[in-house]
Amino acid sequence: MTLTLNRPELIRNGNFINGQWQNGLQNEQYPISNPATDLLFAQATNSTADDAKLAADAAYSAFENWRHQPAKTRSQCLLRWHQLILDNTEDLARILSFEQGKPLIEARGEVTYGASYIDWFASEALRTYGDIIPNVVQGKKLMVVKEPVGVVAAITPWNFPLAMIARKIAPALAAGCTVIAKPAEDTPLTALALVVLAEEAGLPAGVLNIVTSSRDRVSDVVGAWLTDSRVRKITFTGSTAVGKILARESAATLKHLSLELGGNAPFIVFEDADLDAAVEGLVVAKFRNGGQTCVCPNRIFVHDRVYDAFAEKLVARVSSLKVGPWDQEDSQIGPMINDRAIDKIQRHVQDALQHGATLLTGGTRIQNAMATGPNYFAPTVLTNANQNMQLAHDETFGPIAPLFRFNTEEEVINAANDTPFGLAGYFYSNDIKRVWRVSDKMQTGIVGINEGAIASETAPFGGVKESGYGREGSRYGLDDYMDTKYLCQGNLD
Ligand SMILES: NC(=O)c1ccc[n+]([C@@H]2O[C@H](COP(=O)([O-])OP(=O)(O)OC[C@H]3O[C@@H](n4cnc5c(N)ncnc54)[C@H](O)[C@@H]3O)[C@@H](O)[C@H]2O)c1
Ligand SMILES: O=C[C@H](O)CS(=O)(=O)O
Repeated sequence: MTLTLNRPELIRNGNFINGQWQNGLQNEQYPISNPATDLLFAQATNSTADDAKLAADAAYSAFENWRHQPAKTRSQCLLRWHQLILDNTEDLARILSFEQGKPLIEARGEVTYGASYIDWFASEALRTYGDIIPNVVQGKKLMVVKEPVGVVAAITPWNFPLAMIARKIAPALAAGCTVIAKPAEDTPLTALALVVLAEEAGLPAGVLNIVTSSRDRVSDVVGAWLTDSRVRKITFTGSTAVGKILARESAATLKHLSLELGGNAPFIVFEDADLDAAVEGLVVAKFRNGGQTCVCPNRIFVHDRVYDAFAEKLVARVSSLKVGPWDQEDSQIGPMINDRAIDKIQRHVQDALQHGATLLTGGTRIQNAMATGPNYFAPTVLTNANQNMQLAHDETFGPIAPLFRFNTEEEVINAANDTPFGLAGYFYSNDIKRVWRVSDKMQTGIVGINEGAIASETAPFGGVKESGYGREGSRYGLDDYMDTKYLCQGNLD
């Protein structure tokens, strides 16, 4: 299993600060391993707080010039970057798959999806309109202008190493902010390759900066930004636990916060649902990225009347999913990101079985001619799931589909909402009155109605409750990176 690229120079192991690729000040590196084999295949810079400060210095110095560029200039930079990403899709997808594990076909899709945010915000950059307020007082003119918040620190997860960072950098640059980014320690190479292309797109020095670090250095690196008053916003995608740390530690300098956090998505199949459509929608939502997705269904509620028929259809479909390495064109589920992740999945399955679940398919790690490493887990369907199980309350983040049984709409809505999280929720029903009732009552930021594929750059992505706040994408996405300034001009008579 080797990583061959048309452009090997896309693989970088330095930081990019103030327009320069550079080693960390301590000149230390940390190893990157391939999830399929657990073998080390690359290194990345192990930065320190001093490296983080250098990046903040560069972004702060570049801000005034970047914010005063014509919006068209910022837009054209983003469009050039977008085109370079599309031109290098295959290399970016191979780097992404090699370090994160997802099948190549999914990685290609992620490149296109991430690039769509850059294209979208290249246009939104031209629409940061203000207002002229009709004056109610003689001799005064009241106006509103939108202004970029300033230096933005972007911290991203490993599960979508390109899309998540593109979804943050694009609106920030479009708004006129400058960016300091830290990708997840497991998957830095994809983000670094993106920055190579941003440099080729002609972004001015200091506008986009990226530093990498191992997990044990993260608090130092991000901590330097949290206490730096020049950093005006933190945009974070990751676990709720870390999101709470960032919210607490950025309070001292009252930074803007966008938090895209964990989920515990319900997926409800009502008795009037199209069962074949519901099975397909569940497979798309649940097993994308091997279930390592913040919006993937974590609890599947099936009405008693259709429970057995749905379970039978689902098992037939799940059993046919191909588990294999990233570079096998017919792989549909790759390895989990690391041993910690697969251990958690194993714990959830064991706990469910101990609390009364029945295993219909999967349930264990697998190793075979296709799945040759230690981090592959069989796509799994469990029935008789109940609220006493860990997987009912914690995000499994793996290819596990536990089926819960219900009888009434009221009962299932209460169960679906019985979680501190509120990112995505899904339901299948052909009863139009029920569609409006359930959409209204579901306590999530995103609702899939007879649909399992909800991602789009044109839609506002984000959660409620402990899944965070702020929205990414859509015409609302720029708001998170802009301040509203009110101008009042008097003595005009
Ligand atoms: N809402 C969304 O859009 C979304 C998208 C993807 C993933 N997620 C969530 O992310 C989680 C999985 O991703 P993960 O394991 O990378 O999450 P994580 O929270 O462990 O890490 C995310 C990022 O935060 C950094 N980090 C870790 N500890 C930190 C600390 N103490 N201070 C500052 N930064 C720190 C990591 O280095 C990484 O870059 C899941 O809960 C998933 O639901 C949410
Ligand atoms: O894991 C979380 C991602 O935001 C999922 S999506 O690709 O945006 O749907």
